Amino acid sequence: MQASGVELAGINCLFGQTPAIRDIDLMVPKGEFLALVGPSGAGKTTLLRVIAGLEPGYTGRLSIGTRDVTRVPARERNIGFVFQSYALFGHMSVKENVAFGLRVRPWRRRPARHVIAQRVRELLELVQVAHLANRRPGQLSGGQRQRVALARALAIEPELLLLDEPFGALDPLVRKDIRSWLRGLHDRLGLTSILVTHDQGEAIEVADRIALLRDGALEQVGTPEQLDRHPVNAFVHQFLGESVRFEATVRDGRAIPHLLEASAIPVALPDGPAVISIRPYEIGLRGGEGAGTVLFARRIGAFTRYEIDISGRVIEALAPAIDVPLSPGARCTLDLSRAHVFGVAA
Ligand SMILES: Nc1ncnc2c1ncn2[C@@H]1O[C@H](COP(=O)(O)OP(=O)(O)OP(=O)(O)O)[C@@H](O)[C@H]1O
Repeated sequence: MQASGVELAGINCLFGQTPAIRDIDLMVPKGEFLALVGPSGAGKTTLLRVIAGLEPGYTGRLSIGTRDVTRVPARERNIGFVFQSYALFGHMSVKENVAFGLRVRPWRRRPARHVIAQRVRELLELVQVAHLANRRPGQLSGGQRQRVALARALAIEPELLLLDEPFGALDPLVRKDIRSWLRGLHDRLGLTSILVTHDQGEAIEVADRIALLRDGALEQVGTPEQLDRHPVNAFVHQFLGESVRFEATVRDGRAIPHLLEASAIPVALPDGPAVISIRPYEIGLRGGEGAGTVLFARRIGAFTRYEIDISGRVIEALAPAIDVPLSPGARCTLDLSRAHVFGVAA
């Protein structure tokens, strides 16, 4: 495969008067596996369609490898796609489906029949469905259908692979299997891939970098670790995993949580309103006196899951299991020193 990187510069896309994509600058280097995540309606599918050439009304500049493809029509961009809703052709066999992209090429670029047949055989081997070559899509499981869709996308030897929720319809176990297999295939073939997913866990597990979209704009792009450790705002932190949020005020370099008896957190932020965001497993619990009351405690493996009532609010904490856990009714204080604190522009 001849993988290429992709570069988006100043991409905007309007639907009527409404911007669906706003000022996107993004560089996906050759060989990278990028996950595009964000809430429903954030613009993930639209951005993928812009890259694919299926959304003609965009502005900005788009390059694949060294080629400026801004004005190049979809079928000449040499991109492979797998969409959840991009159904296989039901009246064709598996092998005819995979051959399709090559058969419809203009005759000068169309490989000979025996070359197509050979490539289809190799691809079906690669995606491990060679034994199903003569079946119709209706006779396959969901996972098998997605493998065939992937073989069909790869048949044209794409420079870039775009995947829009390809595993959405699969049950969680099959989904986990097929995504790690896909990641292996990406590495073996040296592809450049962009995957749209609703599932942050999937993005964290499979991608080299994550691009988080919100309201059509990029909030942050980075490795899963960068986004987890250095989120630029509370939205990024909260999107990437379970979190508990507290309103706070910063005064003299200390964030003081509202309505909560927890010690202040040293911060390098100007005075003003702030948000504290913390993962349940980062909340420290100290038994004894305090404003918190344990409502519920259950040991799950190496952790104990607590529900704590504090100032009338119930929060969840996940603490390493100790021999004598805090029991329901026990008083406690919270230690939020491992939290992220973000300033809120007044
Ligand atoms: N053809 C269209 N005409 C008008 N508005 C559209 C069209 N397609 C999408 N939109 C709007 O553009 C915005 C982005 O939609 P898009 O489908 O890209 O979001 P998404 O992040 O993929 O969402 P989801 O996760 O729900 O699939 C949404 O507000 C949507 O309503």
